[in-house]
Amino acid sequence: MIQTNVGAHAVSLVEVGPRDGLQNEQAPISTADKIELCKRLLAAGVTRLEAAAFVSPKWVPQMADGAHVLAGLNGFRHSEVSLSALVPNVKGMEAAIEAGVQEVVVFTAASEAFTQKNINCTIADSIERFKPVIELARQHQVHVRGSISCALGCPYEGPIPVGRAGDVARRLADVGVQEFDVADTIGVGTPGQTRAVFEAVAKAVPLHSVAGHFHDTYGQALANILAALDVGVRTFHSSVAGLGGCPYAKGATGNVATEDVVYMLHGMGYDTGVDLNALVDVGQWFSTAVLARPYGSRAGRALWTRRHG
Ligand SMILES: CC(C)(COP(=O)([O-])OP(=O)([O-])OC[C@H]1O[C@@H](n2cnc3c(N)ncnc32)[C@H](O)[C@@H]1OP(=O)([O-])[O-])[C@@H](O)C(=O)NCCC(=O)NCCSC(=O)C[C@@](C)(O)CC(=O)[O-]
Repeated sequence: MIQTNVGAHAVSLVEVGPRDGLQNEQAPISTADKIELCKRLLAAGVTRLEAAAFVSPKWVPQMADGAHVLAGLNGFRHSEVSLSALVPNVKGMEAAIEAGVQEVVVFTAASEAFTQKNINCTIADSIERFKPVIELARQHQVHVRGSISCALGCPYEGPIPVGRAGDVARRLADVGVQEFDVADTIGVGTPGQTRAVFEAVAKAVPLHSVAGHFHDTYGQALANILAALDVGVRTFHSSVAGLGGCPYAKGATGNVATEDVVYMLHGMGYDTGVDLNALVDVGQWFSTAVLARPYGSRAGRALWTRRHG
């Protein structure tokens, strides 16, 4: 059972680097490197890890090896760890069950245009499609999250009405979704708007089941997390080293870096269970040794430099 109702001074982090962080990488990343990334994140104290996506390999080729990535983590599973994967339909759900995940993420959006580009159907059709997925999840005791993309703005439709994400959350709750990932896919949101959107979502579904998923395209992600924290949200998604981008949202940069989020939260007295120094080692290693690019977390770079000069 996934604990979504954490204490007032604890924040639950869902590390999405191995999935959201890597799905948009153009050069293939080896399965061995993906597995090693996941293992190191788990060793750094990550307990909720989005490790794969069981989507069409024609749509997102980088995620085609999800079953192998999850198989590679078999020795690293224990009762504290919850591995998750994105599933758009029954085919993906069957693969996720076979791979032994504890959580799945069905995904739609607060924007019709984005839903069409991302999963080739309307919002209403996507929710219909989720019904048999959720039934399978129930039979296999798999926790179901529902991701709502473009809650704060859409690359195709522009501004999104404040109440839209709450409406979609309510419709997802009606079909059995248990946790609601409210996503700023293109990182355009600002704190006042974030507050309004999360307050609206909290009127539609229980606040303890709401998570914030912020991309940092406009440098607003930490401020938006703070605004959502203030509303009472206690679950956030982030990506080690700020990896990522969405294949169906051109120009969107990565998720907020986990290191930056942990640095802020620990500084505010929140407990995340993550060892920040160990996480910095993971971010530095993956950025430079695997992707051969500068390390993208600001807090991570500062801490690394302080330790290593
Ligand atoms: C939903 C579909 C499949 C519809 O795609 P479609 O083309 O409409 O569906 P289809 O049922 O006609 O299937 C087309 C082909 O895909 C295969 N297929 C069908 N389903 C699967 C599956 N599960 N696993 C593997 N293969 C699958 C199916 O078998 C068929 O193969 P063919 O007969 O042509 O050889 C497609 O649009 C898709 O896979 N989309 C995924 C797009 C995606 O992964 N986007 C990124 C993730 S969302 C995101 O990043 C946002 C998020 C969550 O992070 C939050 C945020 O920041 O906003």
